[in-house]
Amino acid sequence: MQVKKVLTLTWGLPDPSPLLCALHHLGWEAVWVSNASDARQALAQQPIQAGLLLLGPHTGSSTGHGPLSWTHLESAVTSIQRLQPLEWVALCDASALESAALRTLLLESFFDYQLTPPDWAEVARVLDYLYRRSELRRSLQAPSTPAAGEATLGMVGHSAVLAQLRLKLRKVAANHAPVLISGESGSGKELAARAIHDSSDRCTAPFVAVNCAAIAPSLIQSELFGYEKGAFTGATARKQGLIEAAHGGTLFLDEIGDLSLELQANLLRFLQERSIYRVGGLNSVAVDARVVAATHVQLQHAVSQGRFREDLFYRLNVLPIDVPPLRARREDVVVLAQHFFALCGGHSSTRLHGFAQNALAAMAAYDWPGNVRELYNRVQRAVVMSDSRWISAADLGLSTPEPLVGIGLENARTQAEREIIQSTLTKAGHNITQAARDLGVSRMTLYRLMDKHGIVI
Ligand SMILES: Nc1ncnc2c1ncn2[C@@H]1O[C@H](COP(=O)(O)OP(=O)(O)OP(=O)(O)O)[C@@H](O)[C@H]1O
Repeated sequence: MQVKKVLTLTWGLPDPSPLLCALHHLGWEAVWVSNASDARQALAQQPIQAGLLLLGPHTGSSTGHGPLSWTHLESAVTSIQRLQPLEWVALCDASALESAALRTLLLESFFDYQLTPPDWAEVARVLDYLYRRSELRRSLQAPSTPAAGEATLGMVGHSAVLAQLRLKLRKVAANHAPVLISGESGSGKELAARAIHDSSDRCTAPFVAVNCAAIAPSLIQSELFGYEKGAFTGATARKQGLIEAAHGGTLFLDEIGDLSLELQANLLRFLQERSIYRVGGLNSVAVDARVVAATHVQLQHAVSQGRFREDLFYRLNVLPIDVPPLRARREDVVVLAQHFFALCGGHSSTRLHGFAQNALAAMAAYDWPGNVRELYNRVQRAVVMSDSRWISAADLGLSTPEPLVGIGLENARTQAEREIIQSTLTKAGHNITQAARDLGVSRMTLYRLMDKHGIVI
């Protein structure tokens, strides 16, 4: 029988050995790690079926690690979960639950939590349940090994263009210089930035993403740099900014071209001096954060128009990365669509079987101006809205490419038949009698045809 292994992440727990021993008695081998890079190694070396977070006493109390520690913990858990889709349970004391940040993390990223001192019979029951689910997942899915997860950097696709991109990201991750990622909206710039962070030696520290275009101009200075108590009306206490929150980790500045010239000067100062001044502050604060910036516009153009500082551009553009648009890697479209189909619950749905031939043809022919995000949104909507077992081009909101060549006459006939039945049913408000009349067939024939094409209403 396979040894049951649980990845055991400890946080603020000086001596986990009694708990690891107890797990051993329950029949679980605890693979103990204390950060994401250890977890990465552990997952690469052996099959592991569940995740367990052991939180030390006082982690959430005022004597504990404080809000920054929760950001680090969240970042570590997210990094590990991106390596392998394990299901997790946490063990913590009741006081830790006073933290809203921890409650949110448990709700979003954990299957369950247990309070300490633990009821070991209950812990065993939950872990065994996670084990069974892990085995089910293993039997259903194409093996997704941590090594494979690392190999793809979380970026789905088989194209040579994407392989080149992964290669560049890995090289860049090994360095500490600023990175400038360019690419169209929705092409995967933030994903690339996360891949750099997750593959770097900063992976256990926070990855802080800031969309410079989404924060009101009046707030962005204090959001980025923080402020001192009394800096302005309403500043009742010192507040740490997002740059400081990324200390030790990576600061991702999306839509960098939208920063005002004044903020560009402040950012340049930070890049040169590795320290910041909080708003209203007189003392500089040293911050070690790697800056990865992204833009969907040609920054050089903005430089030539005087909208972006040339010196800042060169500071950021030390390691340039270009994320290609989806239409430049069409081989990835169907693989990505299948990935999003699974992500949106398509496989666990008893109703849906996959994509119809016309959907595959339409996706291959479409130009994807909104790139991967558009593909994700279209698949997500189709999984919810499709009336039949096979997602059609119409379900994706795409038109079927004309003419239908290369699929054979028989397939073309079948496809046309399925489409006309689907659209007639939709037009008739799924009234079988009305649809049969519109199609000029009996109700029995319509039922038979619906069965043949797997159309359910
Ligand atoms: N290769 C990929 N594999 C899996 N998912 C991807 C891939 N590329 C992009 N995505 C997904 O597509 C969506 C858009 O990607 P992302 O946010 O990284 O794009 P972006 O270029 O930063 O967009 P914007 O310019 O609008 O900020 C995200 O949900 C992301 O996870």
